[in-house]
Amino acid sequence: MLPLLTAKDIRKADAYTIKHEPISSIDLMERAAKAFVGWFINHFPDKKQAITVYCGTGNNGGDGLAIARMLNEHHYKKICVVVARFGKKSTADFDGNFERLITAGIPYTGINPGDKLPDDKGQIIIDALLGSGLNKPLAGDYARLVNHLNDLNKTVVAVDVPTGLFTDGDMPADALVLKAGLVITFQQPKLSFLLPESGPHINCWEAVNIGLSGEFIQSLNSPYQFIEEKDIRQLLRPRPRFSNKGTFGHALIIAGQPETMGAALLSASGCAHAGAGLTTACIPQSGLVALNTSQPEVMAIMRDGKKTPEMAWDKFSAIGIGPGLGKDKQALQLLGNTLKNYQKPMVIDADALNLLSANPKLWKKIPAGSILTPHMKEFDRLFGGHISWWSRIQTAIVRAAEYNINILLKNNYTIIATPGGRVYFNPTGNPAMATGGMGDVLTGILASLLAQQHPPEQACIIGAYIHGKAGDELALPSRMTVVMPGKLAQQLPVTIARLTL
Ligand SMILES: NC(=O)C1=CN([C@@H]2O[C@H](COP(=O)(O)OP(=O)(O)OC[C@H]3O[C@@H](n4cnc5c(N)ncnc54)[C@H](O)[C@@H]3O)[C@@H](O)[C@H]2O)[C@@H](O)CC1
Ligand SMILES: [K+]
Repeated sequence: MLPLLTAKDIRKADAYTIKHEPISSIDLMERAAKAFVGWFINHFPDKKQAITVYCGTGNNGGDGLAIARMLNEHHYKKICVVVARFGKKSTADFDGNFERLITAGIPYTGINPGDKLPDDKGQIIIDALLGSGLNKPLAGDYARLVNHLNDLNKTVVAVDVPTGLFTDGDMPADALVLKAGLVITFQQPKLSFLLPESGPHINCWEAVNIGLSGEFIQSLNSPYQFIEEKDIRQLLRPRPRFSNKGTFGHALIIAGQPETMGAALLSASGCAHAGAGLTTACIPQSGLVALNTSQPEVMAIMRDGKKTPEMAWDKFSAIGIGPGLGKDKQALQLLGNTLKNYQKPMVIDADALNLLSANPKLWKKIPAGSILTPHMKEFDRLFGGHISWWSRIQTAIVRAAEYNINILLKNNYTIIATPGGRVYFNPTGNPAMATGGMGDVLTGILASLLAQQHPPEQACIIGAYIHGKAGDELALPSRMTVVMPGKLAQQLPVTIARLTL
């Protein structure tokens, strides 16, 4: 796991590294600039392109000055520096790098408050105006400059953080930010990069290691963690010899209405393909032929649309409930009976979540450790409206602890809040997966992992990861714009095998 730090903790990690490595702060800046330049050269190898580096007078600006000097040393021929001197103060490392810039003979222009903004003939803009030190929304001269640069429509490469983007905390939807084609960020992605509000401002980002103390970062025990492939490789277990279907549990998927049988089929398919020993689907009677035809591996319990069928609840090692279930009286009764009769962690999704938001008395019946898988709208229906994704995360942390549940909030980077206060961000997945039925497959995967005796927190981490990874394997090589959920379910055994090697 990669711990994700807030701006406040990043400052602490910088200070600790400077003191204990030890390294002077200007040398740490040098290291950061070098890491940036390494990436930049790979992406923009044409040394004849004109590049303008816009620098503030803080440490982000200091990075910019060092980057300009290094690019010059790498024989980039047309480097130009613009220093925005909008405040009275500058940092010592900015000043140190400014001297080095002058010594290297690199041309620069200064702009003061109210000055006319200079023309820019460059093809590429490097944004080193403001970084993680941002402490208020852009206004005045900074806003004027950023609007001007956005209007130029050039390729912008941001240093650490795009100017105007907060690294964490609530971000207003209309925040003014210098739009970046690429952000080369230091040490770790910033939390805001993982939230949808940053979508309009960042095309893509890359994190480069600048050697901040790993030991200190771990000791901060950040609640925010970024899942890495190596974590999944550790969690996925090879199937032991002498195993049989009983070894991998029996999952029950309670889903579907006559008109929404597809949701039940996709969920059952996700469950079986993710490795449950046995999968049973509790479906409406009219869906039996469809189930038997498309998935002979899956067993059925039929519902007559009136009352909950008799079930030997104890024989199921996990339950997933909700996809396509409907919100009528029978669906509510079925959810109520399931919660009454089943005490092990279960996966609650889709219509079951909507029923829960309409019937809050059901909350206290949810088994400890259960997994709720809302998308943004379902989340807000459950817990009230939110002004930002950051505030949604804070609510998820509180509610996960309060109800002793895991909340898997679907997002481009799916967010998992656990009862113990952890917040995991899943890195896999892509926009081709934004198709109806994708969430149904995820519910099946999660129920399957629970049935295979993964503890719920682990099931969430593995489930979100392999779901996204299977989608990536299908979509990315041929840049597919859409991945069908049914195809994704079929890809799962391949994805899992690759991660279990
Ligand atoms: N030693 C370190 O601490 C390192 C810092 N690094 C760089 O340092 C950056 C952070 O530097 P700083 O903390 O100096 O901060 P910034 O350079 O991001 O900002 C400079 C100053 O601008 C002011 N400011 C904030 N918001 C403003 C606004 N909306 N309008 C006008 N002024 C505003 C604040 O006083 C802030 O300290 C990182 O993003 C990174 O690029 C890297 O060099 C790595 C090492
Ligand atoms: K910046």
